[in-house]
Amino acid sequence: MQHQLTDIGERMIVALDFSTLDEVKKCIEPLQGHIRYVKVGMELAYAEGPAIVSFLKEKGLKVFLDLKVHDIPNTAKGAMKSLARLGADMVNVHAAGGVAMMAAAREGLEQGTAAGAARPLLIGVTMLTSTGMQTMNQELAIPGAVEDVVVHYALMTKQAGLDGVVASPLEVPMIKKAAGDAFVTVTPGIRPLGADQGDQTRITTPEQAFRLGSDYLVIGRAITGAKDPVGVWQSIVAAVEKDRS
Ligand SMILES: O=c1ccn([C@@H]2O[C@H](COP(=O)(O)O)[C@@H](O)[C@H]2O)c(=O)[nH]1
Repeated sequence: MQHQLTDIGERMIVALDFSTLDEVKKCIEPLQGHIRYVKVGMELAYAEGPAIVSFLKEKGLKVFLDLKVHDIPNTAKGAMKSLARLGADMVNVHAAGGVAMMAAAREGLEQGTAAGAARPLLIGVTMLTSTGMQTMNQELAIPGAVEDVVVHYALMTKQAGLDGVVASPLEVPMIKKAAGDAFVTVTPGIRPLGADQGDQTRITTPEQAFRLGSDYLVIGRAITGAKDPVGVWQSIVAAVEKDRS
């Protein structure tokens, strides 16, 4: 998927990691007119329930509902059938649940999507961007290089009929080479120059992420935790445009 400069706004997903609707309103109000796509994670979804998706959709925003379903195939299928009714544009599962689980999730999503409505994109999470090689090798007991495991998970995800994966931008070139350019890559672990790395391990700047071929960037605290979120948003867009010119 070749991104156009005009698409930058729709390709940068702002992670709304808050626990109340008031915090969400306070965050998005000044960003309205700039941002086009937001992410609702577990913190917000568990606190505010499904109504948060319709609230954001009514504001004209696209919604990635990041609940990372990971269970036995039958349960994952049922979860996706229910999630399909909420109106999100993108949902996800953990690829570590395996091909059968991911295929069942896709079936559930298709069954739950209303006739005539677009099915949300279904994305598999590969290795969390907070996980480094040492953690993966020693704690998770998965040998090898992170990139190789991510590509393996991406191929499993493709085999199950999903639309793409969550990974670090660092792995995008290898994923695209193995799974094809149309296979969607959604990449957290984004840190503008000088931003605090926090708990993320496999990071790049927004410019690097686009240069590496990421289709969607997920950016949370660098924007939502800033004193001037609109200023940070505008400086990211400017840096990406400069890098592409
Ligand atoms: O591998 C993953 C999967 C999901 N995330 C989510 O993305 C955002 C990143 O937020 P930052 O504040 O920009 O670090 C967050 O909601 C995570 O749950 C991820 O980081 N890595």
